[in-house]
Amino acid sequence: EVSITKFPADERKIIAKAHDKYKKARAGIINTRHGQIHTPAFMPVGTKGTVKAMLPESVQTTGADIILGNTYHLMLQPGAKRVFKLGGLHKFMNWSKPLLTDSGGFQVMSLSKLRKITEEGVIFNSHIDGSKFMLSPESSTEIQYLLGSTITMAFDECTPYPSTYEQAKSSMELTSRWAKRSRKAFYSRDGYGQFGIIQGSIYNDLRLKSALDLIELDFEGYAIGGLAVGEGQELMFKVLDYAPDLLPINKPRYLMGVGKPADIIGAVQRGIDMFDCVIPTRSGRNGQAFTKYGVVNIRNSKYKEDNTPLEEDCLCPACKNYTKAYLHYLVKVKEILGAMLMTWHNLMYFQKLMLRIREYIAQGKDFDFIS
Ligand SMILES: CNc1nc2cc3nc(NC)[nH]c3cc2c(=O)[nH]1
Ligand SMILES: [Zn+2]
Repeated sequence: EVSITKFPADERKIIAKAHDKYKKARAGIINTRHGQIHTPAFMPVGTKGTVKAMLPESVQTTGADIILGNTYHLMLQPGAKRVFKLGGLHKFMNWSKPLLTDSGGFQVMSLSKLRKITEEGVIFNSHIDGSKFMLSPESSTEIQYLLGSTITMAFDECTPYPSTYEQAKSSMELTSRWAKRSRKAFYSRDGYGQFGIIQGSIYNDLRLKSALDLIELDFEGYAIGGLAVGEGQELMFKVLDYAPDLLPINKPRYLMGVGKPADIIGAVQRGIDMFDCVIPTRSGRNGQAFTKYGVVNIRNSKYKEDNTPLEEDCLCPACKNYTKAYLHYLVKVKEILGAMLMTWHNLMYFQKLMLRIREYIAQGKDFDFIS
């Protein structure tokens, strides 16, 4: 068990009874001010203060212990100060469990128009109305404080893929300078934590330097950034074959933006504890359901008279009360209930996957099952 507090090193009781082939897989519990996080954990993405098409209490029934909020979107609308005045993001969105907020950098680069990266931070124009904003280690950390985030992410630069060694080196060094400023700006409170994000692209010496720079700052946890950016699973696993081992064994390790079930299984086997990905929610809204039989594209006409559930033993509302024919119809006619039921099922599927992984690790069993 690790607590997101200033935990002394001796609190390292990670349940690591993993199968010897997966000696790096570990199951544990992160204790926070807003409750426990059972790891390996999957965090549904709640970009704009809502997990799209889901009520927070429905997200809770899927078994999620923690959800992710995006700083970039929330700072533009409704604004961090307004959320703070209204009691913080937990109250605003009626989610009382842990919240992890990202630090905004990644989304600025992918969403905003016109942006300028300086040593100070990133200056950008809102993709909504073009107004000018600046995100820096200090402002990002303050915004996340105003949102009331349980786990705050350091402000980093996600090194694009591919990058030359020189490009990756200077980008990683910027991230290290920004991590130091982020750590200094963090208001440390018991039960809250801040995670550093290591970069270094696919270069192991840069990954090591990034880890050493960030370990010095004694973060409560560490994320591996700069992956799931187009490098492909093989190259991602090649980095994950060594990068998690550079990080403190008694602190949570979070792989940002990952991923499909097979990616999650492979990353857990390499020592990763936390994940976030839009796949279950976004693909659910697009009519893709994850099932033990593989991905079902419910819009396919072969389902239009299929009177069976997505999964006969799934306890989600979509499977308990409806058929593939009904889901096919709802998604075809773009009924809101279609997005709701498909999302609910996918989130339940991902949480069931994590539960099975945690159980297999705790029993020291092999969990190479194809999800
Ligand atoms: C907030 N900082 C930050 N976010 C990220 C989000 C990501 N999401 C993906 N794939 C969907 N890769 C990512 C990398 C980073 C990264 O390196 N840094
Ligand atoms: Zn289901």
